[in-house]
Amino acid sequence: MGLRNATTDPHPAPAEDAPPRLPRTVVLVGLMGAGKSAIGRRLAARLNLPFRDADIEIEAAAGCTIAEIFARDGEPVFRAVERKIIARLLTEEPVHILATGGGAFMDADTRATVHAHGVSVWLRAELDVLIARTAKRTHRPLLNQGNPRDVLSRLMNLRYPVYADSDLTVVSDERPPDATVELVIEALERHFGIPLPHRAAPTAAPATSKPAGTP
Ligand SMILES: Nc1ncnc2c1ncn2[C@@H]1O[C@H](COP(=O)(O)OP(=O)(O)OP(=O)(O)O)[C@@H](O)[C@H]1O
Ligand SMILES: O=C(O)C1=C[C@@H](O)[C@@H](O)[C@H](O)C1
Ligand SMILES: [Mg+2]
Repeated sequence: MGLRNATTDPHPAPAEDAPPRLPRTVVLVGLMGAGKSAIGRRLAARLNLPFRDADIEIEAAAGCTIAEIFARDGEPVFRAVERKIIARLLTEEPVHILATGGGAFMDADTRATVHAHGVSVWLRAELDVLIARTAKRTHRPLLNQGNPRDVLSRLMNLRYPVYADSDLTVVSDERPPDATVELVIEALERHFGIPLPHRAAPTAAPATSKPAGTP
């Protein structure tokens, strides 16, 4: 019989044959509309890892929306909750993909936690891209406090020098989200010097050729 004795097998699989694994949680950083949530969700699916969105975790913990926290308790309370939640995710949860809120990385404590436990990826986007992407929804309290172009432009000046402290920077532009995900995977592989096992990118849906007038 071809049964092998584990103790005498001359060709045991060496531990280093195990596929390389992402060593740290990927922390996506960037302004509102940069694509932290959209790219993060897709990246997690490609790398077969859990996805967490700090904004969603905050809303779940508070039992209300971020807009309600800002209106009822003010931004400093929101920032304190955000700091706690991100620290918990980074220190207590296994390696995952984490989308942060746009202001999270501006907090010095959060930045230190991210540097200690994660690998930060700044999704860098131009002003016009951010404006186009954030125009459709009104759930972001900071963008309801004046002209969104002025607010985003002011936040860019304030935040981009700090976001630049991220481990990696990936441009988030007009290309389709899956193409940006590809750039993030390549940047992570270069950073860690390992190939990351990942699923194939979803292929575009085949064009349907229905006769005119068919619903
Ligand atoms: N190439 C792209 N990359 C990323 N997002 C895109 C792209 N094209 C369109 N989008 C869309 O832009 C919108 C804003 O993205 P998203 O909500 O992921 O931003 P965010 O960085 O998480 O913002 P916030 O800080 O407010 O949470 C989404 O509807 C997303 O689907
Ligand atoms: O840029 C910001 O400061 C914010 C971005 C969102 O993700 C939310 O975290 C909140 O609306 C604040
Ligand atoms: Mg988001």
